[in-house]
Amino acid sequence: MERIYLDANATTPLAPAALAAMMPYFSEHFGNPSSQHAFGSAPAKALRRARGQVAALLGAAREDEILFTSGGTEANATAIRAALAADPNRREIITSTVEHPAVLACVDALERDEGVIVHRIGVDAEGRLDLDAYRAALSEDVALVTLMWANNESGTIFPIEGLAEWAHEVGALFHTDAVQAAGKLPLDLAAAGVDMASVSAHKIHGPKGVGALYIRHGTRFAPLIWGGKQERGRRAGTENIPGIVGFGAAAEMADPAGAAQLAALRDHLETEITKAVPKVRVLGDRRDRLPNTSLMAFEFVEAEAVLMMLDRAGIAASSGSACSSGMIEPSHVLRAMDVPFTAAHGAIRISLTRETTRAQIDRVIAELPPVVARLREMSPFWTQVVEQGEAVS
Ligand SMILES: Cc1ncc(COP(=O)(O)O)c(C=O)c1O
Ligand code: FES
Repeated sequence: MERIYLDANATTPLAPAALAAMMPYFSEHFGNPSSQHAFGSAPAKALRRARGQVAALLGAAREDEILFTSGGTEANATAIRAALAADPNRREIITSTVEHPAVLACVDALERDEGVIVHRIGVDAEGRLDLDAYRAALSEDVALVTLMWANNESGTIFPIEGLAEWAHEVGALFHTDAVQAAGKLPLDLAAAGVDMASVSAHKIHGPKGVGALYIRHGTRFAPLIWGGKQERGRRAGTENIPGIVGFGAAAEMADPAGAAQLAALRDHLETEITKAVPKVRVLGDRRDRLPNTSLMAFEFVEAEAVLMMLDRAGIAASSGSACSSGMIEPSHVLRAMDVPFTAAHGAIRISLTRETTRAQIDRVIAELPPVVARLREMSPFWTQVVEQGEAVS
């Protein structure tokens, strides 16, 4: 049985060319890029090359605007802490209710331990930011606005350029978690006007444990990790050279324009599933969504059960729920979007990789509807719906 991987927003397979580029830096080019002797020169050169490759993917104006980190999580934490340290007179942060835990847990800690005031802006049913609430929260006390470019669960895209402009009107720094946007949307950070942006290699067919923070030239900055002078004193610690080389290679191979074509496959999936299955809703912004992402909520089934049966059929997807204290709770994103309880519990995220084929999607279209039907037959809620003679469509 061919196993079909449809969980690209969790991680992507390492591109063989990225792996091949990395290999020599585990062996013959093991040197420390900070060393003055001959062993340091190949790794130092590789580091410069990778910085250029990542800068090009992001549309950075200068290569030294790229700071390598251990991943998206560290990039987010670095940006948030740096903004607060840069201007001690500003003690407020604006973010949204649908950010990744890498942002939300970080600002929660700052609120709890350091008295920072956090404004969490809500979203509508399609996951779109409440612009009025955002405008109202902006003031000269705001150190940082941190809003994601694209949501990992719903795929909804925030209008980053306009949001950044408003932040700058009150003198706040603007950071965006672009982990899901990079490689899937054409990014031009120099033009977008953002001050900082986080990206992660493993979401673009690079290795895990490496990412970058884009820091616009001239942005006020303070390091998160102190020590040696690596990364121009902005992030101490000997660089993860093989990882960074793999990240650079993956960045060079990324094809955001090509990723746009995934939308046709994704739309085909949604059209056929909504035809074949009653009581399903497609979530996320219907006009402005990541091309590879589909979040569908099947009413009156448990997402976990659907995923288990799909997995048995060789199809890997993920759900919009997470267990907390023994209960399966809809994710914070689904709750923020106010998805009704019966639908939120049956929300499945299917996220395509650039390797996903039409034949694979057709297999999902064949396998998924009978799985949902079988589970509904066992559901007392579903039986009630059918007995009450509700039009099931
Ligand atoms: C939106 C978003 N931000 C941040 C991260 C974290 O990135 P990393 O796994 O590289 O720490 C992820 C990955 O799950 C993500 O989807
Ligand atoms: S059982 Fe589904 S997230 Fe834990």
